[in-house]
Amino acid sequence: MELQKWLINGGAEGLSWLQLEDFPDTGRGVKTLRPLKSQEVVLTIPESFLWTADVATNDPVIGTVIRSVEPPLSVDDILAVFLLFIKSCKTGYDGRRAHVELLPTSYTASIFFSDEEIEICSGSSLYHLTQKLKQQIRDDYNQLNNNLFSKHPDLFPLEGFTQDDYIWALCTIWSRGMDFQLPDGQFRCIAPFADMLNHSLDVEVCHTYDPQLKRLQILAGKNYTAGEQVFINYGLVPNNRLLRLYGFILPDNPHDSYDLVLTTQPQAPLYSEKVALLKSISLQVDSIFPLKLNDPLPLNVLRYLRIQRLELLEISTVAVRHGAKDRISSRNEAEILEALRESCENLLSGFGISLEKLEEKVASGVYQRGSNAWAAAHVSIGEQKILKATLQKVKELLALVICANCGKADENNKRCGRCRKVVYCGVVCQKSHYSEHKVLCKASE
Ligand SMILES: C[S@@+](CC[C@H](N)C(=O)[O-])C[C@H]1O[C@@H](n2cnc3c(N)ncnc32)[C@H](O)[C@@H]1O
Repeated sequence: MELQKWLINGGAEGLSWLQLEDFPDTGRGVKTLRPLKSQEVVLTIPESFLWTADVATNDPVIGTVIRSVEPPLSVDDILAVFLLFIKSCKTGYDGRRAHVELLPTSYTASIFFSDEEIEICSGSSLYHLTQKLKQQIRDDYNQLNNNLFSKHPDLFPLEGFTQDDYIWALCTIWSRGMDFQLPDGQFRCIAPFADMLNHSLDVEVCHTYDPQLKRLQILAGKNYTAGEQVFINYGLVPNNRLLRLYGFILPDNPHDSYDLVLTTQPQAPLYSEKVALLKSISLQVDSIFPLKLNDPLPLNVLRYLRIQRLELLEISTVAVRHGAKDRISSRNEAEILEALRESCENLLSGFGISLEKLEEKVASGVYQRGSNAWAAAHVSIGEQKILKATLQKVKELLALVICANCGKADENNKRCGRCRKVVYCGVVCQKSHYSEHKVLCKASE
């Protein structure tokens, strides 16, 4: 095949024992023709073959105009322009054109879902981000068209550089791009042939880029027998991100998360003191906290909120000085937990289809396995499960702060001596609450 020939002639290694093949669940992937030992080098792609922003901006035909665009193009836009340019070429760039010819012609990222399909996950972060992304893409395309395509129709003729073409290029980059953290910053590339490897959590992360040796390598992420599909690990990606960028999900994805966004308005009382306190514990005023099933309420969420809700008299307390790792006051703690409870309840009630209904539909096969609807359902299920776990945790903590009978948050509230799961402000409240509490209290014995 053209692509393989081009790579081998230029010094790529591994292509004699790797072969493209269609697999049932993952679609096209790479199979090994010989056994591979974990950590051995499977594939080496020299740097000159990679699609990078540098290669695009130094291209003899379009490099100058790409560099001249004001404001400068993002890395993704540079790569998108480069991909579309090579796709539009009828001659030259033989190897890159052979690669483009092997790329998928369509994608299943969530921006392509029909209204009916995306509605299945309404209320989820994926739903909101997908709508936002569609608008962002329209804006970015218009800007690119005004600042580049329409100014150089000889290089970027409209047929080949439409909004649909731009979306195709972006999806190619999102689903095939590899990112590496290098000493001088983030490096993003698409590596021909290495981009044919599918994702599995059963292998270790095994793709590396060496800027000194100028090569990208794939190591075996486990032992393989001849004939097996070779995988790489795209990282700890939750389903909402997998579906938005790659167009697939993993059922029971252990890296599922719900991104809780916390911000504090500059008009808030004691704003600058609070920003400084947040900074002292390495938190930003605009922060995103991934909530996970195995950690539905990370300590940093509580620390952020404790600081956000501080009152003047609390600002120099010992607990604040210790980075708000512990409760600052009963008032503060009750306030943040009540706010969290309300947020979780609001978020959960915003989902169009409840967790229970979706689980029932998935179990009874209403959504065909692998379909967009099935994938959307899994994202919603994952996020709702996490938010429910967060809500449960918040309720448990709140029960240790406010009197189970009258709701008072008081420093002197005492735990129920038997179950230690609720607190009371005094004997009167404890007695009058006993008939309601006794079932829970006895159950925890
Ligand atoms: C880097 S490409 C891998 C090669 C791709 N299958 C192809 O035919 O070009 C990433 C894309 O492969 C598919 N893919 C990768 N891993 C997958 C998996 N575990 N399950 C389902 N699809 C997967 C998704 O469509 C994803 O966007």
